Amino acid sequence: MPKTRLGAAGATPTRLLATVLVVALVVLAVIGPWIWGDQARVPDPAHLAQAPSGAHLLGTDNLGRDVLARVLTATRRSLVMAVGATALAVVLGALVGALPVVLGRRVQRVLASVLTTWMAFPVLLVALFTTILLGPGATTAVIAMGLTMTPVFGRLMQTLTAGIESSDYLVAARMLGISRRRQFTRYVLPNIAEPVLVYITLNIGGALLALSSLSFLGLGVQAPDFDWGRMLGDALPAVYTSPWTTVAPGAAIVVAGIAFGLAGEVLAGIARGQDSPVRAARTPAPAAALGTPPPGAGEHTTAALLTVENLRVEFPTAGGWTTPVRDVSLRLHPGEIVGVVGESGSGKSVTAMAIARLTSSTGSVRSRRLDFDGTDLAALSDSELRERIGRRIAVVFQDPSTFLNPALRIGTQLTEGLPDHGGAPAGARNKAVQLLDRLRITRPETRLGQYPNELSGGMRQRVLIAMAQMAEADLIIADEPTTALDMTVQHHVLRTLHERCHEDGSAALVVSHDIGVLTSLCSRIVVMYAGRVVEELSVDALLDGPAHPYTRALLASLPTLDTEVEKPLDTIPGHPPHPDEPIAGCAYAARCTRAEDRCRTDLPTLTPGTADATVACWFPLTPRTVTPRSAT
Ligand SMILES: Nc1ncnc2c1ncn2[C@@H]1O[C@H](COP(=O)(O)OP(=O)(O)OP(=O)(O)O)[C@@H](O)[C@H]1O
Repeated sequence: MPKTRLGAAGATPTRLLATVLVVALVVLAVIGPWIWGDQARVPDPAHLAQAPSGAHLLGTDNLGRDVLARVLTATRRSLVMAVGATALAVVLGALVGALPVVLGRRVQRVLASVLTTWMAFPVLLVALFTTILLGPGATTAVIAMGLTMTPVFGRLMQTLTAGIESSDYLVAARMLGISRRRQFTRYVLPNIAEPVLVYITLNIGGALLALSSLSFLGLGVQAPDFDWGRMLGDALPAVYTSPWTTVAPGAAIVVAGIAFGLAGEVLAGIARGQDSPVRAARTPAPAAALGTPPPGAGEHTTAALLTVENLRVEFPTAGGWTTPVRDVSLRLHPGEIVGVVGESGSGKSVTAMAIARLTSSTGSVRSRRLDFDGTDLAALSDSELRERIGRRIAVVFQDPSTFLNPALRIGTQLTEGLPDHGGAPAGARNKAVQLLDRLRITRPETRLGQYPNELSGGMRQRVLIAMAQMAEADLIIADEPTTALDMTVQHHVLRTLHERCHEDGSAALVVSHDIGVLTSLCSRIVVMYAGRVVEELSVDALLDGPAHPYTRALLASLPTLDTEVEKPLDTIPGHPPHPDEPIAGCAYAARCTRAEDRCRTDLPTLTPGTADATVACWFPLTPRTVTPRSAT
């Protein structure tokens, strides 16, 4: 496990006390019956109901048995029952609360209703009903308590898993075709373990108290067996004549309750601060017009690996729907690297994630066509996507920290989901080491044994790139893959990606706000503004001078070798419009120096410009030589 808050906390008096008490109880539970078992069980007619003395520190009961020996001996049964009931509740709670996250929305809805109904039953009623059904006894009491506590654990785990359901690492695990069992055991459970552990500890104390109550009422442990509750119940008739027989088991229950309560509080205090964002439920998307097919649609259809036509993405907002991506069309052929560029908020990431079918569940994605190697991605269910496309599309996310599973070592994550993977075979590990080395990660062997939190942001980003390459995907979708890297490392990473596509014929769609990075890596560039493609052109055409004033302004804002260091760089005045802003004509018109009346009223559509460019502009520029900064 990575170093967690639980493991990182220092010692405090409360923590020390909780530890001492819990350890003492556990030790007593282990050794108690061995040492004092006989003394606790065998009646001694010669010493009936004796008051505390040197021979019997807490006196004897009405059968002459040493009360202290009985209390110490009963520690094991009392604790085992409390732990057993809690364990049962945790297992059942995980099945109804946490497992559904890997089973799909329908199962989640059904089990959420089961949990809600379960919670509606009064605790005592469940316990009594179970006892009546199964008859009194220790096992019955444990089952009754386990069932009673289950919905509480279930609800907790449901809330916690809701927070990781949309996590990039779980989404990516699904994409990689990792089995549901592995998703559950390696991605879900380790990431909810910490708060659940805190809750378990707190609840053991509560379970102990409740089980003692059942035994006290005669519904739990039956004579001649005994736990603290049973001892209390047996001693009750003699409470006035032999009060010491009730004090000792009562005190034991209180001390054990305090010990686990304290331990839980200490753990909770250490873990406090962890949040568990709850994900909003999917809402139906409105119908949306998809626009007209892009220019050139229908050409190269057989050769293209990816064909996107008229992609439109919408998200619900408080006031209706926002549409950050409209009418986006693009095409990628095997071995080709296409860059998507635009200012922040232009819809690049939303486009990339929609193509990878990774849009958040609230979003609505529509397209005239979303075709990957002859398969209509939009028509596939999640399980079909996993089975049929699975590892053929790899995604490198913008934020590496959310993509990597914090509970798994880097080596495991790099080799996870590889075909026939059974715990990182040597070949896969060697390949992982080579890739990390190639991506300039120092001590790659050591890195495989580390957790994501032990790596720098730039290293994590390169691990993601290595993961995409390990998968040997046909299409790599990379969202700002080099933002966290310095120029030298960026150069190597881009070159590795370039070589990979060149050697293996895989295609890559690379999102970046840095047009300089893209010109050094890609053969074609798609320029986005306010959710639409405003120009698509080859890098050669870009270097000859783009036709759209926005693309030209992006280029002008880059420093070149001729840039005078004293002079501030050109910037584009104004801001891009918000996706919800109603715009009649060209969205860039408000910032464009060439805009005329028509630009403000009529929306320009993409039309072929030069041989290898299409542009959406009423007054396109003519080519001229432009020298952008090169990243290589
Ligand atoms: N889940 C969502 N719900 C609502 N709006 C969203 C959602 N995801 C993205 N958006 C909006 O979509 C727009 C485009 O976002 P996107 O992340 O694609 O921009 P970007 O071009 O990749 O920007 P950057 O370079 O800053 O990453 C933004 O206005 C953003 O607020």
